Parts: sequence; C-alpha cells; structure tokens
Amino acid sequence: MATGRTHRPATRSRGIPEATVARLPLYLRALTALSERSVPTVSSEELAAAAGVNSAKLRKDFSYLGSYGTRGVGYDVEYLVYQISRELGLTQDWPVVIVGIGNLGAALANYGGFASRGFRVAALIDADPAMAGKPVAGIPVQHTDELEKIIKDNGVSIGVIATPAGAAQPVCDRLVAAGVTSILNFAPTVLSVPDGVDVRKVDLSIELQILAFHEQRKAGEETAAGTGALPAAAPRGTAAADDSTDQGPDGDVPAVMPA
Ligand SMILES: NC(=O)c1ccc[n+]([C@@H]2O[C@H](COP(=O)([O-])OP(=O)(O)OC[C@H]3O[C@@H](n4cnc5c(N)ncnc54)[C@H](O)[C@@H]3O)[C@@H](O)[C@H]2O)c1
Repeated sequence: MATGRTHRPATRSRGIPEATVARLPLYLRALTALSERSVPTVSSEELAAAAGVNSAKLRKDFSYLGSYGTRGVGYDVEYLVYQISRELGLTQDWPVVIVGIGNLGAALANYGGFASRGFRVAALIDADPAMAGKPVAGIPVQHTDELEKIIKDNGVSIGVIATPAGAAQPVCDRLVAAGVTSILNFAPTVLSVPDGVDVRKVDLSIELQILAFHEQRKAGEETAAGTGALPAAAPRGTAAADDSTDQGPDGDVPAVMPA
C-alpha cells in the first residue's frame, strides 16, 4: 500500500505486534457487548467468533497481554476489558479535534461512540467563516485561524481530518506543527508526516471496492458451479485462501488502515 507514513517497527512497546494491536479494538468491542449483558466469562472460541477472528490467533494475541484464561472457564470478561483498554491507552481521556465540519465531520461530531470510548471531542474546526460559532453536536465550530491555539490549550494529540482532499495535507501539516502526533484521515489522499507521527486512513469506498471484488468472485464461483467448470479463484476459507475475514483490508482488522 502506498504510504506517506513513517516506517515503524512491526512491534510496539512490550513486543506487541502491530497486527495484534489492530485486533485489540475488535476484542474490546465484543467484550464490551458481553460486559453490558453481565456475562462473567467467555471462552476463546466464543470471543473469537464474536470478534470475527480465528481462536488460535486470539489466544496468541492474548498471550502478548499475559492473559491466558482458565482452562474450562475461559477469560474473565471484566478483567480483559480493563486489560485491553489499558493496553490501548483508553483508560485515559484523549481530547480529539475534528477539522472539516461538513457532512462527514458533523456526522463524526454527532457520533456518541467516541466519548464512551474515552475520546472527547475537544473542538470542531472549519475554514468556512460562515460556520464559525455555529453549534454542531452542541459544540461551537471554530475557525481554522484558531487551530494552533486550540491544539495547545486543549493538549490535543489526536486530529481527525474530514476536509476535501486538496486541503488535507496543509491541514495535516498545521496539526503536526501544532503538536498533534496522531491523525485519523478520512480524506481520499495519502498524507506525508514526519517521524513520530502516526496516520490512520479510513476509506469506505476502498472497503466497498473490496466487497465488490468478493461479490464478483462469488458470482464467478456460482457460474462455474452451474457449468461444472473450476472456479477462477480459490474459494475463501480454503488452504489456498488466506485466513482473512470480511472485516477489513488486512483480514480481521478494523476497516481502517495505515495511510
Ligand atoms: N473516508 C470515507 O469513508 C469518506 C466518506 C465520505 C467522505 N469522505 C471524505 O471526507 C471529506 C469530507 O467530506 P464531506 O462530504 O463532509 O465534505 P463537505 O464538503 O460536506 O465538508 C468539507 C468541510 O471541510 C471544510 N474545509 C475545506 N477546507 C478546509 C480547510 N483547509 N480547513 C478546515 N476545513 C476546511 C469545508 O468548509 C467543509 O465544511 C472529503 O475529503 C470526502 O472525500 C470520506
């Protein structure tokens, strides 16, 4: 994948591989649902199915956390929620700014799921002077002239870019110069960042294109089955295919990718 991102080692602190880090939010989402239903323990198979990951991979991932579960009992749900949250840095509050408050930025600002996961929307920023002061999701939009001050005053380290593609790199540069070290980019462009800055890119159209590929392949298999011919591509889930699931570009990782 083309990337403007700083190359980083495949492992993070305490030797947890990046691929494992990318799956931790999937486990956390499944565990949170269990916790909300007051389920006390869960087996690796049940949790793997709920997270859309294979259970051997899950056990390996949890071994990096030092969590091995209890034979015949499984994993303690509450403790795992705590452990994964701590590993992901979610036990602390992360102020986030969203830049570009159009259709997407406003939808993100209105999304309640950030706050419940420890991400507080500290400010909404837009270049359109007509938007300044207008409340979106109860937060007044601030003009981009204020960007540096907002970042500094709120101690913001995570910025979300929801501007048109052409504005994304200059916005990114300003965020980084102001002290932001993690960027979630929704604009369809590859961002260049200096060492020490992480960029994650979300592109729903790429996800749809991947689904279109699978739809096309399924249609090919059906045609082949009808004619008795061999399918053009190996069916998913066979030894010829990888062990990826339908959840993301890298297999069972969230639909978000390094820029
Ligand atoms: N990743 C995805 O899955 C996905 C989905 C939808 C849209 N998008 C992308 O998200 C971006 C926003 O889409 P939208 O539909 O909300 O667009 P929009 O036109 O409704 O909103 C863009 C906003 O950005 C503001 N803006 C422009 N230049 C700016 C700058 N330099 N600094 C700050 N704000 C600036 C505009 O004033 C506007 O309010 C686009 O790049 C679009 O392609 C991505």
